[in-house]
Amino acid sequence: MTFISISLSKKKKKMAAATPLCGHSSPETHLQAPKSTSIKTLAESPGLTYIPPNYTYTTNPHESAASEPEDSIPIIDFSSLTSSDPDQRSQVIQDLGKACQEWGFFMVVNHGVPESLMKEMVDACNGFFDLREEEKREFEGKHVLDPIRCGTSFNSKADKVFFWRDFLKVFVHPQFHSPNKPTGFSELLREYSKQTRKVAMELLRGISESLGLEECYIEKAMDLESGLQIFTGNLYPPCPQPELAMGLPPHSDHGLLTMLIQNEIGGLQLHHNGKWVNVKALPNSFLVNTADHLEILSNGRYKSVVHRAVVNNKATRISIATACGPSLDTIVSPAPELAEDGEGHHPPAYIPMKYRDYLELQQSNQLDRKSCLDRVRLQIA
Ligand SMILES: O=C(O)CCC(=O)C(=O)O
Ligand SMILES: [Fe+2]
Repeated sequence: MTFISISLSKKKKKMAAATPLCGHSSPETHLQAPKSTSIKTLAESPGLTYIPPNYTYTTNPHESAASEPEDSIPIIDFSSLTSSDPDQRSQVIQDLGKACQEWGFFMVVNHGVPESLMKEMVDACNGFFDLREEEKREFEGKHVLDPIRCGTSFNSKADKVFFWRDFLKVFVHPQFHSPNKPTGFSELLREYSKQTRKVAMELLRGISESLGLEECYIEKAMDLESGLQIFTGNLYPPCPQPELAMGLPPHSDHGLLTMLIQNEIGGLQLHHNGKWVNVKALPNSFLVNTADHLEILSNGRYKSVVHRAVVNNKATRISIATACGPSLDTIVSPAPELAEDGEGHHPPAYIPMKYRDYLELQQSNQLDRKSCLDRVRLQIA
């Protein structure tokens, strides 16, 4: 794991061993958290009732609390996308386009990925986070482009405030990687990744068409045969002061599409029409969001949605995000077909950048708001 350093003097370390973290202690006592730990270990400290000060996340005081969405979040029936009935298919392509344009987010139902596989994958992730710290340390990874990397917060080397989250990130395509523990994890991950990829590729074909491009446009332009697919398991243990901590701060994702599943515990919020809205997942659905490279490719027609993960004080939340992106060597720029309309009204609004460089930039910095996309967005009057 990437460990949080809360440095302690020798004397304080002795005290820490003897004094459980408890509600009667001053916030200062929280510096007695173990020297290096995952959030899971910290959250399981007996009697923990405060969060250590370096986990205190300040939200914008002008921002109102998250609410339920006024309109229902779009639902995409995947079976219509693969239907042989052309009317059904063209209707769902229209729905997809509308969902991407108005929300940057939709729930996919009837996708054909067995519910049992989704559940087993979530359980297997739990099993991974349950490994001993020394076992997880084997998979710590050093560089953001290492194919297997687990850690805590987002980028604990750069984060000024730590997030209440542990993670496991694995590159599963074009080459398949996997931690070799716990037993059975690798086999499940292979199957889960294969099946989610099939869904993602079909969605991207539909999205391509919804942009008025040929069905395989995105596939070809983004070299998806060698496209990077990253599996991220997120663990958010119960937090004694959930209103002060953050699981993952507002951000947009780097790839083209992200497909998310979770255990029965909610926590995902989207920024929609200037407000935070809670996402209530339909059972057995994939929560899909458009990501930065779809915004770039579509020349801003489809916005990469800003989202965050909040924590709670009752139950552990696990989410699994599957990010499907271009191949690492693809230089992404707006599709020329979408970058002009003959009268020059839609000039390219993003600077071309190699996906590898973009990914490195996003992952090596602090995660906050849309800073990474802002680096390639041109200010067009
Ligand atoms: O846990 C969640 O709901 C969100 C996870 C996420 O945004 C991510 O992994 O990029
Ligand atoms: Fe995300």
